[in-house]
Order: sequence, then structure tokens, then C-alpha cells
Amino acid sequence: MSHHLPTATPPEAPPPSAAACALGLPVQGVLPSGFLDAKFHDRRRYSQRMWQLSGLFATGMWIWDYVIDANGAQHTIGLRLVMGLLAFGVAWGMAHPALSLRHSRLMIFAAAFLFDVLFFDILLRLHDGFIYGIGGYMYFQMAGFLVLQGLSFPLIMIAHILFSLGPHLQALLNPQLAFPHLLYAVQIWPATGLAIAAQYALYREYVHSYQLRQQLAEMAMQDPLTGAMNRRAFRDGASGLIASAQRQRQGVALLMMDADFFKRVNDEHGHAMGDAVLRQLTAIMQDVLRRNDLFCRWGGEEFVALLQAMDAHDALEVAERIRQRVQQAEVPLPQGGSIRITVSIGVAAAAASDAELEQLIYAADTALYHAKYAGRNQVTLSTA
Ligand SMILES: Nc1nc2c(ncn2[C@@H]2O[C@H](COP(=O)(O)OP(=O)(O)OP(=O)(O)O)[C@@H](O)[C@H]2O)c(=O)[nH]1
Repeated sequence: MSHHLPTATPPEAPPPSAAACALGLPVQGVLPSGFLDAKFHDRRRYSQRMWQLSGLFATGMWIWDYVIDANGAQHTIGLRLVMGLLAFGVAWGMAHPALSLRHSRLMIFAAAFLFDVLFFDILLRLHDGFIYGIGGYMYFQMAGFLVLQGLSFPLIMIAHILFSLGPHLQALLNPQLAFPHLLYAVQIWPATGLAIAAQYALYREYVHSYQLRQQLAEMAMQDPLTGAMNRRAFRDGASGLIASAQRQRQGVALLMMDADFFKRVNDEHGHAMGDAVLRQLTAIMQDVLRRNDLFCRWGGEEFVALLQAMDAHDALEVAERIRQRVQQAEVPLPQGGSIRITVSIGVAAAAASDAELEQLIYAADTALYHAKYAGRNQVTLSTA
């Protein structure tokens, strides 16, 4: 019985993520779930430095309080110290391994808000503090740029709006306060709008560079013809698979698979047909292998698979299934008709304690050589 080979599927697009949904913005493509963590990680250093500077600034500005109202300033020094400690605490907490990235982001958001409230409280204690202090709210918008950089854009936007509306709200809670709403609004609201617009521009720029980096990372790991892993990605993944097998005291097996007389396909039907055969060989092999097996195009017409939890007997069975599926399959020719192809497979298996990648590759390669020498279209187990 013969059947057509399955078609190699292109790599799947990442599924829509919670982060992308949370962002809810018209970005091109869908952002993977690691996006926010990557953003936080990349911007953490800026943010940390800015928190430290804010701590120094907030404490040092006590001199300013003193200039405005020497008597009132005596009642602000404690609050200023709290602001400084808060800022340094956040800078320290952001780098602490015990705090998840998500919790770090929430901590920053909450601390920024608290910072704002404390500042307002200081102004309350100074004579005409609000008139002098309005400019200080400009500072929140500016500092917010770097302090908040690692957060999602909606959270950044909300923080800027809260910085802006906070004093209005606090003034409403203190009706005896003569807060200059209008004076404040004409100075601070435009600054808020500008800060949000600039944050959006920065955010878009980050999304763009992030997507480019993702594409580059994928290209560096993938064989462009077949969409399978390339040798570099395979080597990266192999150490993890072997370590996991060793933890679980399971065996591993390596299959080295090579198309037979592949040069003839190119010579007789053209290079494009050769490419199509390689894509379809990939599809068959991926179809037979399990999802957590590691599979790559080793180079040319050669493929390698690393299988966990396999003894020699099971590995031979898998290899034999691949050999038969390839032999039975027909590859359609564009002008009609079809061709068939076969593969030779070398198999090496090792117990968890002895599993070593280079040794497995060498043993499977030697077994493959024997399979070719013995006439091709067969599976040979390494005796090494
Ligand atoms: N179409 C195509 N051909 C490739 C590609 N990479 C390598 N090849 C060809 O694969 C062929 C491999 O030929 P050989 O190494 O002589 O092996 P073979 O003809 O399969 O013979 P045996 O392995 O001994 O059975 C060469 O003609 C290469 O040009 C590719 O990406 N696309």
C-alpha cells in the first residue's frame, strides 16, 4: 500500500497570550506571553537607577521645603525620609530573586502611587505648599518615564493619569484646602498628555525591537528549508533532554537518518524536487516521532532525533516505523507521476547514567555507515 507523504507544516504562530490581551493595543502580530517579562527585564536597570535617584531627590528636597516654610519643614522631614526609604526599597526589591517579575511590577505601580500621596502630604504641611509644590508634580511625570518603564503600557498610562489626578482627588477629600485646581490643571495636564504620548512611542518602539529579536532568535534556531530545528538548536536542547532523562533514570536513544541516493533525485528531477523531498521526509519523521522528542535537520539530507525513555528495542521500533513510512510514501512530481525514496538509519541507545551526546552521535553515525554499506534502506543498531 502506498500513500502520499504528509506535508511539512510551517512552524505554528504563538497562540494569543494573556499579556497580549492585557495590552489590548493595535500591535502587529500577537505578542507571546513572555513579552511583559522581557520588557521588565530589559528596562529594569534604568528603572532601578531612577528609583534610587528619586529616593535621593525626594529626601534632598527637604531643603526646598525649608526655603518655602522653615517652620513647616520641621514636620516634613520624617515623610521625606519615608519617601527616600520607599524608593530605595523598591530599587532593592526589583532585583530580589524572591520576588516574581509580576509582583515586582505591581510593587512598582503601588510604590509610585504611594510616593505621590506622600508628596501631597508634605505639601499639606507647608504654608502655601500647593502653590510652590505644583511644579513637583511635573517631576512625577518625568520620573515616571523611567521608573515605570518595565510595566505594561496600560499600567504606565494609568499611573501617569493617577499622578495627574491624585492631587485633585486628595483636595476633594480635604474640602478646607484651598487647592488651585485650575492653576494645577493648566500646568500638569498638558505634561501628563505629553508623557503618555511619549510613553506610547517608546512602547511601540520596544514592541518593534522585541518582535525583531524574536524573529532573529527563531531564524537562528530553525532550518529555513524544512522548518525543523537546526543543529545548533538541537545541541542546545539535547543537554536538557539528557539531563531530564538522567533525573528520571530513563534511557535515551539517538537516530541518525540519511536519505538514500539523494543525489540522484537532484540529478534526475532537479534541485527543487530534492527540496520538496527533504520537506516531506521531515514531515514523515515528525509524524512518527513524539512531541517531546528532539528532531533536527543535521545537514544536507541527514536528520537526527534524540528520544527520551527509550531502550535499544523501542528505538529500533521507532526507526523501523520511519523507514517503512518513507519507503511506502510517494512524492508527487509536478509534471505527474511520483517518485519513491528510502532512508538508512543508524541507532544508538544508552542508559541514563552513560548518556553522552557526542558518544551517541558517533555511535549512531557508525551504525548508519554500516546500514549504507549493507545495502541501504535499513536500520542498524550500534554495537558500541
Ligand atoms: N535539493 C537539495 N539537495 C541537497 C541539499 N543539501 C544537500 N543536498 C544534496 O544531497 C546530495 C547528497 O549526496 P551524497 O552525499 O552523495 O549522498 P546520497 O546521494 O544520498 O548517497 P548515499 O547517502 O550514499 O545513499 C548532494 O547531491 C547534495 O547536493 C538541499 O538542501 N537541497
